[in-house]
Amino acid sequence: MTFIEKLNAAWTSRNSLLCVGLDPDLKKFPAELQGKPDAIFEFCRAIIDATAEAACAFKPQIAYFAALGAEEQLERICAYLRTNYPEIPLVLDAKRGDIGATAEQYAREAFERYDADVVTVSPYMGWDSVSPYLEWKDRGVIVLCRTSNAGGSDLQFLEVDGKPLYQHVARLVAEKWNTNGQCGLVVGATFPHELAQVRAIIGDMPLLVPGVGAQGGDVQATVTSGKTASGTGMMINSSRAILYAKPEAGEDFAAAARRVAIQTRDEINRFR
Ligand SMILES: O=C(O)c1cc(=O)[nH]c(=O)n1[C@@H]1O[C@H](COP(=O)(O)O)[C@@H](O)[C@H]1O
Repeated sequence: MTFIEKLNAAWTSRNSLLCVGLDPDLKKFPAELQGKPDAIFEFCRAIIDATAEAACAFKPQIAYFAALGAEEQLERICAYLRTNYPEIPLVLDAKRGDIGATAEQYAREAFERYDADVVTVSPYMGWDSVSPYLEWKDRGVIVLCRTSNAGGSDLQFLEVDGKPLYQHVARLVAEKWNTNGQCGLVVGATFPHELAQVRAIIGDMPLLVPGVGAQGGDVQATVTSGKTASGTGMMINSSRAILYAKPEAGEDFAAAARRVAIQTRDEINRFR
């Protein structure tokens, strides 16, 4: 099964467009996990088990592991997802971007070492920096297009031939790079107008849409701007708002995360 087939099946069978971001920050961990040698794995496993019912995808962000030399815990988390939730796409958020020979190594890291379904990459170095990932025919690549951060405007809003650069990226990926139907784009929920512009350019290509939750993106505007005719087409990511949800009476951290994940999924579904 290809990445796109798996994602389509997950959207339908799970009735969810919510991607749960795994950005494990030790400083925000609950007291019971502090000081444990495999605290990152234990935290992520508890979050995965608690939120899987509400998720169409999981997205570990590699920096939170690599900064601490905790790649082995990321390997275990990816293996845990593969074994226990094989139907849920695993998005490795690494935002890679380098020349071809180096990109081949990054592709092996994403698809062999971590066995991810799809990896995030930057388009800045062009076609030959992205094509090595596309050799992995059953996997996918999600290309940064209009990112959720304010500073993304520095380059992505530059006018080139009368159109903002992010629209050129959308067109390039949809019309030239997506030869095997393996590509998607990142567009931030904080830019719903641009989300609608991108959707008009790319047809049904999938979007990773971070920026709801902690970054304040509007769920209604996001869904109405970015959905396809079938009411899917997006993995709408939320990380901190779910991972570090404040427990209510009787809840532990995982139960709080589950409650917020279900609320977020349901809010998204209201506007599909
Ligand atoms: O590629 C991404 O996932 C990404 C792209 C983007 O434009 N903005 C963005 O926030 N992200 C990632 O999405 C997650 C957002 O986390 P929260 O703001 O906590 O929901 C982080 O892992 C970011 O690195």
